[in-house]
Amino acid sequence: KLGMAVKKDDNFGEWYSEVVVNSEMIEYYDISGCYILRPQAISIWETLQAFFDPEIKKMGIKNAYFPLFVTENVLQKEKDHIEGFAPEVAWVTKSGKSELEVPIAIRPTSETVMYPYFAKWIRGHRDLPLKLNQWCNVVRWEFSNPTPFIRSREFLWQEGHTAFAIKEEADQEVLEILELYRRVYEEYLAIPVIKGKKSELEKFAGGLYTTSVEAFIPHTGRGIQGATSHCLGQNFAKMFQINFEDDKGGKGMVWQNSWAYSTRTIGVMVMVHGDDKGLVLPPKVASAQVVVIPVPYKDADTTAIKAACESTANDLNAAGMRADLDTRENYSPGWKYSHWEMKGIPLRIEIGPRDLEKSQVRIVRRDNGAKIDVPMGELVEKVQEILTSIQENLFNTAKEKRDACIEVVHTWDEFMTALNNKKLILAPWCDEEIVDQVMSSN
Ligand SMILES: O=C1CCCN[C@@H]1CCCn1cnc2cc(F)c(F)cc2c1=O
Ligand SMILES: [Mg+2]
Repeated sequence: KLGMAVKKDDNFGEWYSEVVVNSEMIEYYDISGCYILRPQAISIWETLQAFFDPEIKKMGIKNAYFPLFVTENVLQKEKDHIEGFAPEVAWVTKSGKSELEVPIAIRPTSETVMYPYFAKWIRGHRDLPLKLNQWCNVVRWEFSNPTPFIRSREFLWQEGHTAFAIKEEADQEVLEILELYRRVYEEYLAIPVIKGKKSELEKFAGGLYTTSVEAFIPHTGRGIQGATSHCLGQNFAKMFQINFEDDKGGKGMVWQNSWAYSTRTIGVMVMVHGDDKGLVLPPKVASAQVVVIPVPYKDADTTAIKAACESTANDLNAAGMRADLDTRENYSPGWKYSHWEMKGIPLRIEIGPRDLEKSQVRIVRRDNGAKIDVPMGELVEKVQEILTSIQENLFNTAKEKRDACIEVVHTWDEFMTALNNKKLILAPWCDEEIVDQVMSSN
């Protein structure tokens, strides 16, 4: 099947579902809200991990792995704010034919799994700071419209959980992690994000304050949380008795942070950069950055063309780029152009008889469709330049589109008009409770 049935401007939801499937990133599964992540999706996830994991290790954070399961009574320890989440918790109640005495929850997040052991491991100030992270899946039995990558019942994420002796150290780490999340989006996924602190009502109820990086989808006019970094204060230390003997022999409670980004990052990338030909991959996260395609003619020297294609791909791979070769006989060049455009490959190289004569190649950019003829001798540095230019162009284009949606408002009417016009709104923030007009008038 070639080409997209739905246009991005006509039906965004259907367009999105089609792109993630046609680009071979997602396969739908027979349980609602669950999706198969195919190699192109996992390749992006691994590229982001290959950036983020070493960065947190430089900050002294170590990876651990905690169990998937948590008992009911431990999960209930967060009772004050968990009741809002209770419907999302998935439970194991049977093994084989026999009921379990006590139902066991599948982790929706790992505070209650980890923090009893933080309490056990942290005794004195020399045990601090304790900084752990885990790369894992979590399950939240979401009910509102499931969307691949964006809202699924199981997803992959990293969750960092850290404990400090003093608040200042926690505050500093919250922002260091938030900057890493900005880099994941802006330097790898070519997506502009806005850093900020959530309001008291928006923040994670179990924490002290929440920061996040927010992306914006111009087509829907909606913001979307890209990643989040919370300071938990001493709330969980109180709940789980995570105390330590400070260097003056007194007892203190630890200050904690928790922070996460998930496979939602990939969905935001599809939404921001995708077009009516399908996926558009930023070169930095594309498993294949280039695809080389022979353009044979009936009487041309197909062997020579194929050889030129192979050596072109080899030269690019030898120079550290990721080049694929599509020499399949049973597909036409035209079919291949559409296929690789659908898969979002940033750059395609066509080599036909005319190119061979002139010992040049034809380069076609996925982001803006530009066609560039390049002498074979200059190929490697030219392709590197163009890939860099595609990465920058995707970011700059997304930033211009987002900034064009920003509207400054000063009244509620202006606010509602802007919201209905798919704007990203910059408004004064008084942060006062709105007392219900009816209540206050009678
Ligand atoms: O957002 C993060 C970063 C990584 C560690 N966790 C924090 C807070 C997660 C907030 N949250 C989010 N969703 C939840 C869903 C549930 F079913 C549930 F039982 C609990 C939660 C829940 O606590
Ligand atoms: Mg939720």
